[in-house]
Amino acid sequence: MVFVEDIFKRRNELGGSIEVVCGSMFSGKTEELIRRLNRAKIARLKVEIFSPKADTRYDENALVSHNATSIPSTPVENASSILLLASDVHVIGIDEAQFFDEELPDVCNILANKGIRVIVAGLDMDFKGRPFGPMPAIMAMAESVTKLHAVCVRCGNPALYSYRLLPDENQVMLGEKESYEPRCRSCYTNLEV
Ligand SMILES: Nc1ncnc2c1ncn2[C@@H]1O[C@H](COP(=O)(O)OP(=O)(O)O)[C@@H](O)[C@H]1O
Ligand SMILES: Cc1cn([C@H]2C[C@H](O)[C@@H](COP(=O)(O)O)O2)c(=O)[nH]c1=O
Ligand SMILES: [Zn+2]
Repeated sequence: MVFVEDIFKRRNELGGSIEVVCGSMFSGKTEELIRRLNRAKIARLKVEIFSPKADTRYDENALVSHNATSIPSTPVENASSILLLASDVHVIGIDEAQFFDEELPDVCNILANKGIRVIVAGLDMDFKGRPFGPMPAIMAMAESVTKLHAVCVRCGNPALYSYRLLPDENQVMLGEKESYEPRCRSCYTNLEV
């Protein structure tokens, strides 16, 4: 006789994958990641969520969206820590992936090859429109890439850029609405503030 419990336990044998959710700031990446992870929990899958320790804007132990939806998460120092901490899981969520080191694509591949569904959310571009951190490499390796858009604060069209309002040239500068605004191509390239 086949027990449902046994089928649930063997679900990693059915194959892993990498899914990417990318886009500008405020495009809904964290909300979408939380939605997918909550659905996995409803399906009684074991879920682990990781975020870079560097990003402690709201809560060190939770992902929190700009709309205040949240889910518990574990902050980690670097990508390889995820391999050490992810044991006996079906699904792994990783937020703010742009801040991780160059090991993250390999880590995602190793996990997916073990049968784990890996869902990665992050900024595809920095404030200058340059590919951000390990995101392009993970997107190249992924089974699925979902690019989300915010609403351009200038004109209301779909926004793909995160325009920085402050004169800081460092690639990494944590911040919210006081420091960044999502803009469409036209409003981003017509740089009058
Ligand atoms: N300009 C904007 N465009 C779209 N959503 C916005 C904007 N400003 C604020 N928001 C809010 O941000 C939420 C998305 O937040 P979040 O999932 O944290 O985005 P991300 O992780 O991509 O930065 C939206 O549901 C909306 O409530
Ligand atoms: C564009 C850009 C953003 N950041 C920072 C700003 C925020 O702290 C995060 C992005 O958070 P979100 O969940 O996507 O809203 O990244 C940065 O450091 N450098 C940049 O160029
Ligand atoms: Zn615009």
